[in-house]
Amino acid sequence: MDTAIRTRELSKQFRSHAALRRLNLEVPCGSVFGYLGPNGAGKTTTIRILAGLISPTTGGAEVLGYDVVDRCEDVQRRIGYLPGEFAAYPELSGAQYLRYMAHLRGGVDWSEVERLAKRFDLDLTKRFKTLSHGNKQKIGIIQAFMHRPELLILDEPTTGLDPLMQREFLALLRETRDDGRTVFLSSHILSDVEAVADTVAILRSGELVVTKSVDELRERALRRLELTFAGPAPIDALRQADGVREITVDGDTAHVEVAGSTAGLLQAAAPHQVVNIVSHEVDLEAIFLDYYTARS
Ligand SMILES: Nc1ncnc2c1ncn2[C@@H]1O[C@H](COP(=O)(O)OP(=O)(O)OP(=O)(O)O)[C@@H](O)[C@H]1O
Repeated sequence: MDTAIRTRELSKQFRSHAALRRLNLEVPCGSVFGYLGPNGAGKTTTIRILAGLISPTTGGAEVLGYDVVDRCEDVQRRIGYLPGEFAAYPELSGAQYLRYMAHLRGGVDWSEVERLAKRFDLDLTKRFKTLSHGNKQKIGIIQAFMHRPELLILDEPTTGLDPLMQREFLALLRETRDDGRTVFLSSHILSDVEAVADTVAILRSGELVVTKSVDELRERALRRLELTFAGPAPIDALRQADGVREITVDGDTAHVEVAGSTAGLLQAAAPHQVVNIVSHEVDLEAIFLDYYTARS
């Protein structure tokens, strides 16, 4: 199987409100797929349909080759799912709750639970209701990962995790992908998605605005360079170079914004005795935000 998730013209209507409109998504196996979008865009609605918890109004979806409506039990057996607002039985300890979930799954290698708890520095003997927000989220993460599912569907998984735990969690996602398994995650934290996703899809008002590989987005992103010359900066030569969008000159230093490759700019600068070049990080976050707010 090459495709872990496929939706076809998937739509969901809540009374008069169209939460999802004719969504066509394809998530390749063995990848991390980041699902982004502003509040109310329809991310959780998509995820709840994929997890077989609510039905589409029209269109359909397949998860691991199973129709999410007709074969929702097969889907639920084979995925790991973390809901956006994870909650467990308040009186149970972490271990009791996870044993109960493991039992429902028909048995789980308990050493995997212990390994994850140790990795996330979680005390499994404490009752759920006494745990902090972040530690409750860790129980949710463990129940999603403990049976080593081939597909993980995670709704805002880093909510409440401190920076160290976030880093650990992103490492777990990379390992999962390197293991040939698939991760579909929604997030508001653009830097997390940038750090871990192979592909991103951006949803706005229930519609897909863009689906692209992170590498492709990075290639198209604007780069900012400062070039310092031995004499006055050759503004005319630089302005004509391929990809140059904006240029300002401050004495012998040119501040240049380039879309895509910087090869044209460097070629234009080379004959003019460049004494220093400073290149700033590609600003992927700005691109994400553009897609969030663009009108069409
Ligand atoms: N059960 C429901 N009944 C009515 N409207 C709903 C229901 N669930 C979601 N909606 C509406 O559908 C739209 C999409 O909601 P959804 O929760 O999928 O967005 P989201 O992208 O996950 O948002 P957030 O980033 O805020 O979590 C919203 O306008 C929401 O109010």
